[in-house]
Amino acid sequence: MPPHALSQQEIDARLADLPGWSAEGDRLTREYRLDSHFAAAAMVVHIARVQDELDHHSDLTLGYRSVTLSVTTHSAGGAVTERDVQLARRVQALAPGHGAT
Ligand SMILES: C[C@H](O)[C@H](O)[C@H]1CNC2=NC(N)=NC(=O)C2=N1
Repeated sequence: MPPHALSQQEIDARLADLPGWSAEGDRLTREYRLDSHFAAAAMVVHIARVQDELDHHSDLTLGYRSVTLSVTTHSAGGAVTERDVQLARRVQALAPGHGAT
């Protein structure tokens, strides 16, 4: 059964524990800043591994010294679900190890 779309109230409650993340339309997004391009690239690889583990994948953009994620759940017709929140939490947890802010 596909995950269900979260209500705006449910999304807001989850974002309270995800500083820097925001809901934009049917997506959760966040930009992280890093000290170097290489550090940003390493974080992208780490996120890619987590995404394969979760079988849930963001649009993941490597910048000069930034990493940007935008995630929605396609199987819910393009809506924010618990799967997006779970990915955001995992990324939030690994970010400090990369010096990402
Ligand atoms: C078959 C596989 O479970 C699906 O294609 C997964 C893979 N990654 C995914 N990622 C995202 N963001 N949404 C999905 O619905 C999704 N579905």
